[in-house]
Amino acid sequence: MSSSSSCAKPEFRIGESVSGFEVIKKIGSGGFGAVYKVQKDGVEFALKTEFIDDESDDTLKNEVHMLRLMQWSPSFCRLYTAKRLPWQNQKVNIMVMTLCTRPVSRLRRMMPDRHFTKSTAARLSVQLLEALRDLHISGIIHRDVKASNCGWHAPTRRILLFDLGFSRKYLEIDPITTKMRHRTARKDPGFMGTSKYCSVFAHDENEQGRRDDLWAWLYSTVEFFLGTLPWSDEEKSVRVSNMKKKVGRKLFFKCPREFALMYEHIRQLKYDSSPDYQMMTNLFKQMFIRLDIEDSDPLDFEQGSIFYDEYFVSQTDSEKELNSDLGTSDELESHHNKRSEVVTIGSKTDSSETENKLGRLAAGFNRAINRLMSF
Ligand SMILES: Nc1ncnc2c1ncn2[C@@H]1O[C@H](COP(=O)(O)OP(=O)(O)OP(=O)(O)O)[C@@H](O)[C@H]1O
Repeated sequence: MSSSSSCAKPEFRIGESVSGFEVIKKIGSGGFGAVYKVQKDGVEFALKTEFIDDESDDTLKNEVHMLRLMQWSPSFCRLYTAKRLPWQNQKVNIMVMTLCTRPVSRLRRMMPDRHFTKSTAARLSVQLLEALRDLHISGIIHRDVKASNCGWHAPTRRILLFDLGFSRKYLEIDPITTKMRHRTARKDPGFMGTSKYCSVFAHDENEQGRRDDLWAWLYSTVEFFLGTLPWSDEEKSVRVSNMKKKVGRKLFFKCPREFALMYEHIRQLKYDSSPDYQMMTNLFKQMFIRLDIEDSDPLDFEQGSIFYDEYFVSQTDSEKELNSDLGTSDELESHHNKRSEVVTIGSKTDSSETENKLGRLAAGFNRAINRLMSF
C-alpha cells in the first residue's frame, strides 16, 4: 500500500488469536502490513493488517469502504469483519475476507513457460473483465489491476479482484442537477499503479479513468497468454512507456484475434469514456465458440488438467510457494503514489526451473502440442 516506511513492521505470531481468529500462516506482505491465513470455527479466511503510526494513510479504511460497496458482486471477496484493534503499544486495522486459493500471478508462474493455455487465459481474462465491469458500474476504478491483485477462489471457480486500497470513486453528484457525473481530472494526481501494467496515461501521471483499468487488464491478459510482455525486463518506467506507445497491434499477434478488436476499442477511449463491456463480452463469446472453449473444462491448475499433477499438486503448501509468495516477481513490481519511486523488479527464478528432467521433457511435449493448436 501507499504507506511505505522502511522500519520493520510488527507481525502476528502463528497460533496467536486476533479478534477471535487464529493465525495459521502468513500469506504475504505489502508496505503497510501483511495478509494472514486465519481460521475460526473450522473455516479459513484471509486477514489483512495495517499497522498505523502517526504518519500512515489508513489505506485499509479506503479498501474496506470500497469492498463494502462491492459485496453485491461475485468477483470480490466477502468482507466478514473490519475493525481497529490495540496491538502492543500500537494500533492495527484488520479486515477479514474470503481466502483465495492462490494469486493468479503465482498460478501463471507455476505453468511451464510461465503462461496459461489459451483456454485458461481466455477464461481468466473474461472473468477479470467482469470484475472490472462490476467495479466500474459501482462508480469505482481500481488503479492497480494486475494478476498479483487477483486471487483464484476454487470453490466458486472465480477470479476475485482484491487490493482496493488504491481504488477511487470516479463519479460525483452534480450539485445543480443532483445527477451523477464524471469527476473532473485533477491537474497533478501523481503516479498510481504498477509500471509493467499501467496505461501510458498513468505513466504520464494523468488522472485515471475506467479506460486505464482496461489497459492494465489488456496487458495482464497478454501475459496470461504469452507468459511475458515486451517490456518485462525493462526497469525504467519511461522506457516501458515508450515501448507501450510503439508496440500497437503487434502485441496481440499471438493472442486470439478478438483481442485486436478489443484493443481498437480501448485505444479510442477518452479519460471519461464509458467502455463497451457488452461488445467485449460478445467478442469473448465469439472467441469461445471459435476456439471450442467450454466453461466446464478444467482450467490449467484444476484437477483433470494435464498440468495439474506435475505442476500444481506437487507444490501445494511447499516452502517454495510460501517463499515465492512472500517476496518475488510481480508482487513486488511496484507501484504506488507520487511519494514513491516507480520501480520494476524483474521476475526471479521460478521453482519450475528446478523441475526434474522428465518433467521438462513432458513440459516440452505439452508446449509443442500447444503451439500446434492454432489460435
Ligand atoms: N483474500 C486473499 N486471499 C488470499 N491471498 C490474498 C488475499 N488478499 C491478498 N492476498 C495475498 O497477500 C499478499 C499481500 O497482499 P496485498 O495485495 O495486500 O499486498 P501487495 O499487493 O503484495 O503489496 P502492496 O499492496 O503494498 O503493493 C499477496 O501475495 C496477495 O496475493
